[in-house]
Amino acid sequence: MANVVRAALVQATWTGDTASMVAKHEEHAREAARQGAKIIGFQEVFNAPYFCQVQEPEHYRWAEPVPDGPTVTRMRELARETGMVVVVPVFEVEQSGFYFNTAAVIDADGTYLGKYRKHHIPQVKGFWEKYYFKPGNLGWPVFDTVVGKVGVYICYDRHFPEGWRQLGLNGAQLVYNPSATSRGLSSHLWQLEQPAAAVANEYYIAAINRVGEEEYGDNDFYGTSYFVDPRGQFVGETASDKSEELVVRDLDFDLIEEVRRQWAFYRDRRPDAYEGLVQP
Ligand SMILES: NC(=O)NCCC(=O)O
Repeated sequence: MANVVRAALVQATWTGDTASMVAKHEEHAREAARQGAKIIGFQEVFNAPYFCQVQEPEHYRWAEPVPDGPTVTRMRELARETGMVVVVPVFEVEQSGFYFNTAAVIDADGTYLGKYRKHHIPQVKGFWEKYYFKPGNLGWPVFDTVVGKVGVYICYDRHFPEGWRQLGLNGAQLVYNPSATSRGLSSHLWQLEQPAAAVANEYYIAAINRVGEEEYGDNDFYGTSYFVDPRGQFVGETASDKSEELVVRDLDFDLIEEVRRQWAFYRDRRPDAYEGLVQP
């Protein structure tokens, strides 16, 4: 029997406050569950604006503990209610002065499985993330969910092949890539990088971008979220570049094994020859 996972993602416009932002993601999740989805993921810091367009101390207010803060607690209830795995990207405060760009992964019965913290932190115009976030320090976890092995790699991380590879080596079948990136900066890369990573690592990727303009800056987030398969092919259409969208797609996990037998990249890689890659 085919091993097909119905998977969902949401690209959303900023509503102006966390309560309504979380509430509308809950509605999208309920709709995804009605459509038969078993896993859903949201965009980078989904419950807040993309505040890194500016560097202002007031924006530390969006941070919360993971997993015991209000959003992840609520998403655990949502997972239980809908019977879906939920990937929840938020601004995490660990303790005073220790802040991370994080995603929690929750299993379909509401169990908190763990979190990934973004490793590569940008500091470029309109993406002033080093002002807020410490680089991730929890390695490359792959979570054993009811639908399969799920990893997370957050936005700017996607430019670095090493993390994609490490997630593959750790067993990932599907990697969620919650993002916030803007028109005029990266639209062309958005069509290239995740498909190339899916091919090189022979797994599925869910690429999720924010959409629309927000109150703290002039980035125009271009959406166009998608799922891409281990052959590098988009699974169905990419989402709109202008408006909010729930995307639900069937992912055939048997294709992962099929591709790995055809293109034996894990057999043929040469870690013994890559010493230079890990020199600082
Ligand atoms: N959110 C984020 O890391 N954006 C950086 C810009 C990019 O990588 O496209």
